[in-house]
Parts: sequence; C-alpha cells; structure tokens
Amino acid sequence: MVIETKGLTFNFGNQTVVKALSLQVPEGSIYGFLGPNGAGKTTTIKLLLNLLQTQQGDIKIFGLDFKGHRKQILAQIGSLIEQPAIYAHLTGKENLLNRAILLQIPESRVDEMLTLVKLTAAADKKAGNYSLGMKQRLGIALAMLSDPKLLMLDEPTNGLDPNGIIEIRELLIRLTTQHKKTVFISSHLLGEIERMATHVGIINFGELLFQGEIKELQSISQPMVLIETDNTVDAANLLTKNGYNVVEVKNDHLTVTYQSKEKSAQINSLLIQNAYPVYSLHKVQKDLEKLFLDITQKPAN
Ligand SMILES: Nc1ncnc2c1ncn2[C@@H]1O[C@H](COP(=O)(O)OP(=O)(O)OP(=O)(O)O)[C@@H](O)[C@H]1O
Repeated sequence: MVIETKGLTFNFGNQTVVKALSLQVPEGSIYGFLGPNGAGKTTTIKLLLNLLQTQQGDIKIFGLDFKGHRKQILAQIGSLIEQPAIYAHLTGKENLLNRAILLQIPESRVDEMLTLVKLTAAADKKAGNYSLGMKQRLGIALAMLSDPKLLMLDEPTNGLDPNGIIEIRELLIRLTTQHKKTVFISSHLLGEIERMATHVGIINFGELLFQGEIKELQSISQPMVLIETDNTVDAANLLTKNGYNVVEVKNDHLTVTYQSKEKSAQINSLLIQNAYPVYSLHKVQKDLEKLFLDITQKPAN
C-alpha cells in the first residue's frame, strides 16, 4: 500500500471532522476520494501531508510510519491543494524554471514537464493569461517536477469546463499507466471519478462509507428489471403475491429487483398469462450517481 491509515481522527474544536479513517491506497492506483462538500476530504489530505497535526491514529506512507520518517515521505509526494502557487507575471516555463532552480532539479525536467502536461505550445505565455485548466496543469507540472512517487490532488477539476476536465483526466491516467505513479484525487463528483479511478473511497461526515475497487462499487448496486405495462398497480400486486420484490410502481411501468434471467422470463410469462400486456422488459443497472446519493444520504449523528 502506498497510503495506509488506521483510526485516523481529527477534531476542529468539538466537531469530529475525520472519524477513525482507515484508508488503503494501492500502488499504481488512481484513488478517487469522494464525498460531498464538507465531508472531510481536505482535512484528510492536509493530515496526509502533515499540514495539520494528526491528533489520533496512524499514517503509513510508502510503508513507512509518518512519525519518524516525515521528511523522507514528504520528499516523495507532489501535491496540489486549492489554487496552484503560480506567478502570474512569469511564463509557464519560467514558473517551472524557478521551482527547478529552487529545488536543484536539472533544467531538462522543465521541458519534460511541459510536454507531460501538454503546455509546450503555451510555455512562453504569461501564466496569468492561462485558462483555469492550463493553470491546473501547470500546477500539476510543478508538483511533478521533483518526480515524486505519489501525487495528491484536492478537487483539481473544480470550475473546469468539460475539455479541461478531460485533459486533467487523461494526464492522470498517463501518470499512472506510463509513469507508474500513484494518484490520490478528491472530488465531490462521482461521474468524474468513475471515468478514471481504479479505486474509490467514499467519505461522509468524516466517516468512510465504502472503500474498494471501482468495479466493486458498481457491483454492489443492485440491478433492477423495468417493465412497461398497463394497470401497473394491479400488475404489481400480482407480482408481489408471486414473491417478486416490486420497488417502484409508476403509471406506465414497474420496477422489480433483478434476480436472474430465468426469473425475468417468468415475470414476463406471468404478466402475459394474466392479460397484462408487456410492452418492454429490461434489466437496468443503478447508475453510480444514484448509488452515491444512496450511500451518502445518511443523516448526521
Ligand atoms: N479551520 C477550520 N476550523 C474549523 N472547522 C473547519 C476548519 N476547516 C474545515 N472545517 C470543518 O471541517 C469539516 C470538513 O471540512 P473539509 O474542508 O475537510 O471538507 P471537504 O470534504 O474538503 O469539503 P469541500 O469540498 O467543501 O472542501 C467541515 O464541516 C468544515 O466546516
């Protein structure tokens, strides 16, 4: 594991904003850290970067205990929290050169980073004139300059247009697949994360509600059978009497929990034998957006 926390807890005054968090971020993953606004994502990232002092629990990064290996660990993490620290009056390239000199990194890395984030053509433009998406990419280039193993990004696509979002997504996928990095990215948008993440952690009110591979999240969403018919209330009664779990009754359709394809065929026969016309019958997977809402709509304690 690249990041492993146990019982990580943090309070602001008497408000517990991170509750006994046990994160497991595998090497080479894009780990999407999902949660609505105020869930505790930024606080968690700040704890992982030692920008906030851990009050309770343990953090291991690269297999090393944070306590005792702080410097060694932080030297291998690149991060982008809120706005990137960019000098608006300097060009993109000058911003990178400045940082390279400061960190005693060979200047050749600057051109490599410009290529990586696809800013070569805009290298000599003032960074103040960059679009938001270009600024974010320059921020990622700055974070990657020292060639860290782990990149931590706090809502890097906030405020970006769809093209800007796609560019960041492609960049992060390149970083993990071609450059063997691990990316930890927070977001409140599931749709955005599911297109790139390999692993997901879902946090709400400081608590981890789900953690696993993206496909596990998809598989825990129960599929349904949607049936288009008439007299839906009566049809629903018939199905219920025959042991089917009807979850929704609308004017023109019914939704029943999916069990198997044979059971779906039996539903079809049963309705037809009882003179309910079946205009259509198909299996639907609950989309992740809906699943995310279901998981996070847990009331606060
Ligand atoms: N410096 C602070 N002092 C007191 N409370 C704070 C402070 N920073 C954050 N909080 C509170 O901690 C909780 C978690 O905030 P945090 O910023 O970690 O959430 P988040 O998931 O990153 O949300 P967002 O997407 O809105 O940034 C919120 O209730 C917030 O109001």
